[in-house]
Amino acid sequence: MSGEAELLLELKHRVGSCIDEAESKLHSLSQDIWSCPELAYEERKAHDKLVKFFSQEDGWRVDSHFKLETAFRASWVVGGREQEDVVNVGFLCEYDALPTIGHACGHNLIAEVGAAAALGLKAALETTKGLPVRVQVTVLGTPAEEHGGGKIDMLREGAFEGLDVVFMAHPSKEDAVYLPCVAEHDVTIKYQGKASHAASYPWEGINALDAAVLCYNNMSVLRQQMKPDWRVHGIIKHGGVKPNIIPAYTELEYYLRTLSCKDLPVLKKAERCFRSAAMATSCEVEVEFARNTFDNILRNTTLEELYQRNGKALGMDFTIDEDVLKNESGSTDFGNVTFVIPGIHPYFYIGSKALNHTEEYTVAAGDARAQFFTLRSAKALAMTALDLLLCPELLQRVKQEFTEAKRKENRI
Ligand SMILES: NCCCC[C@H](NC(=O)CCCN)C(=O)O
Repeated sequence: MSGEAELLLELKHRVGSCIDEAESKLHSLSQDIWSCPELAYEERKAHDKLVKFFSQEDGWRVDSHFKLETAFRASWVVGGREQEDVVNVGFLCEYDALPTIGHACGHNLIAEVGAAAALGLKAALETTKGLPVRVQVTVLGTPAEEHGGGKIDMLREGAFEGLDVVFMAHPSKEDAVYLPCVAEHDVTIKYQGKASHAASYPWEGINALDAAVLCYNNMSVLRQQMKPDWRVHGIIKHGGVKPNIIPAYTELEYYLRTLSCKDLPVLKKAERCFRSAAMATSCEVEVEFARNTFDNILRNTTLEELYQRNGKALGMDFTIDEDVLKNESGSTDFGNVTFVIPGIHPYFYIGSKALNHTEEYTVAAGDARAQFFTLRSAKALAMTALDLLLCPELLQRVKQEFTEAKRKENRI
């Protein structure tokens, strides 16, 4: 084994032992977040916990409320000379929950993975003499993945500037380096009608609930004509107030998903469904597309292969089930990040076969059994970062693949 390979192996061991040593405080971090679920942009307690966590660790510079009220940044620099270029490696922490069912997507564990990977990488690097590059480890706390897209706001605000590569990992029912993550456009539809006594003079009213029901049915009919990989799903958020009052106001929220943002026809077709329901019922309609559009994930197979190799060395059993590997896994604002900086978003098993966004998954994300798997994923991420830092050609390859992938998608 060459001296370089030996050093890499030794540092990877250091990552593992540091994360194991920090096991108890990392577990409390995710437990605290799990037991107090907070919605998008309101994750104040989680923000404060994470800021406190990094402030209590040696050497981290911590910026609380970084660009968004509930976002933060923690960074640490090592090696090289001050004037040298820095290789800046980012780990992301998510920590928002879902309404009514808490941490059913396990974002408390995403926060733990990000924190653990950063601690592990720092511990390995600070013991290394003669690093080939100056390195910055950056942790970004990114709010509002489940609603709004905090990473997209943060990209707009320049929070990711200077990063060379970015890592996060998402809890799931299996280990997978990649699951199809699609583009998403969210839209709110508001119908304004006119109230009237529903038994005495219904002809005086304009029924906004009828508009909402027609809208819902129009979308269900549209579904027949959609490409197999499009998804449209919605809810009626307001459906009226009392059976004897003709509903004067109704509101729906729809998520429209396509393989990539380029598949715009679904938006046009959906908009016709919304507007025609208003016309049929004589209601006024407002169609509000969300501020942020979620991108699909731009894959980086160099990063995926490195993560997979490290994961396998740690005992991960990556799924080969084609049904799982081809099935859409939803959307993420990390997709937008991958069009700006090369990154990976692997999935990790948490010791349960429960499905995300179910009450069973909430229980699993808070169960002590998830800890081994969560920390294993953090180790694999930090080890992948080490591969890039100790072998600059690999980082070059990651960046080259990123540029080529963007060109193929016409995003350069
Ligand atoms: N409409 C806001 C975004 C919803 C994102 C949500 N994300 C996840 O479930 C994480 C899955 C990662 N593949 C979704 O509904 O897809």
